[in-house]
Amino acid sequence: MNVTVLRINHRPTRDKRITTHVALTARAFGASTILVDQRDEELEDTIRDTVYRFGGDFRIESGVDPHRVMREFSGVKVHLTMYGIPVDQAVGRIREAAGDRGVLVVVGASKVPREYYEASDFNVAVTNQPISEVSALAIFLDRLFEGREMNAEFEARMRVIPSERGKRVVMLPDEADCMNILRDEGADERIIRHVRKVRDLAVAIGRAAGANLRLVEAGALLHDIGRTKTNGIDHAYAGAQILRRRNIDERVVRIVERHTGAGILPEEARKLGLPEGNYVPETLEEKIVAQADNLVSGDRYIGLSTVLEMYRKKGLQEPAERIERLHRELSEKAGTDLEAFFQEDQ
Ligand SMILES: C[S@@+](CC[C@H](N)C(=O)[O-])C[C@H]1O[C@@H](n2cnc3c(N)ncnc32)[C@H](O)[C@@H]1O
Repeated sequence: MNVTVLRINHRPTRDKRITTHVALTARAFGASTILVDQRDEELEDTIRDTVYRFGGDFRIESGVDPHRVMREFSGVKVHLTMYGIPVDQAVGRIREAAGDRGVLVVVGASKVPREYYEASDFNVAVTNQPISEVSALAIFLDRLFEGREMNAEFEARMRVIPSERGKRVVMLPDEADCMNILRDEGADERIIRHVRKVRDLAVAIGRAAGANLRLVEAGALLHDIGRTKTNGIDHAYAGAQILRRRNIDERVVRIVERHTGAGILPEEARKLGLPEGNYVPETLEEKIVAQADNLVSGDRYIGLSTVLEMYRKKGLQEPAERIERLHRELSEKAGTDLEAFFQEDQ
C-alpha cells in the first residue's frame, strides 16, 4: 500500500526539528513520500541525505499547496487527530477502502483548520489524549502495516546491523567509495584500469541477467584489492580480509573472496594452502564478477577460448571446465553469449 504523508502548518523557523522527525518516521515506517506545505530547503537536504546514506526510495517535496493535494488525491485521506475515531476501529476500514489506491495521511503542527476534518475520509485518533505528531504517525503506520514495515530492507550505502551492544554499521560502497578505498590501500594504475574494465563488463552482464547492480559494481571494482598485498592465489582471500576490516557489506566481501577462476573447490583450496573458507561463487553477483574477471586480462577483453586454453596449458583441466560451465550458465541468464557484451562496452 502506497502511503503519502502531508505535513501541514510547518513553520520552518519553529518546526524544523519536529518536521524532520515526522519525515524520518514516515520513511522508516513504510511511507513512500512526504509533502510539506512550506518551502524548506534545509529540511529537504537533511532528508535526502538520510535517504542517500540509509537507502530506500523515499521522496520529499516542500512548498506544496495542501488544499490542492487534498483536492487532487485520488486515494483514501486520513487525518490524524486526537478528536477522531480510535485507530484500531479505523485501520481495517482504511485498508479496505484503499485497496490498491494510495493513502494520504495528514498531520498537523499547530492548530488544524476545520476544513481538514471535513475533507478527510477518516479522522483517526491514536488515543484521545494530546500526543506528538511523530508518535501518532508512527503508531498509525505500524497499525496500518500490521508491523510488517519493521522488516523492510532499505538497499543502502550505510546499513545498521542490529547489535546488542554498541554500533555496527556496514557500507555498500558506491563507485566513488570504491575508488577511495582502492587508492587508500595503494592500488596502482594497472589495477585500477583492470578493475574498471571488469566493472564495465560485469555491469553489462548484470543488467541483462537481472542482478543487483550495486553489488556487482562494488564487487567488480574491489575484486583485486588484495593485489595491493599479494599477487598469489591468496589475493582474493587477502582482499576479503581488507574489506572485512573496513566493515564493507559481506555480500561484496564474498564476491571478492570467491572471484578466482570459476571458484576454488574446498579440496583444491586445501592443497593450495588457502585459509579455511568458501571460495566457490554462489550468488548471481558472485558468479558474474568471477566470469567477467576471467574474460578480462589487464585492460583487454579475451575470448572464452583463450581463457580455456590458458588454463589447460597450465594443466588446470577441471577449473577450465568449470569456467566453461559458468560461461554457459551466465550466457543463458543474460540471454546472449557473454562475449556479445565486449563490443557494447568498448
Ligand atoms: C502537537 S499536535 C497539535 C494539535 C493541535 N492543538 C490541534 O488542535 O490540532 C500536532 C499534530 O499531532 C497529531 N496528534 C496529536 N495528538 C494526537 C492523537 N492523540 N491522535 C492522533 N493524532 C494526534 C495531529 O496530527 C496534530 O495535528
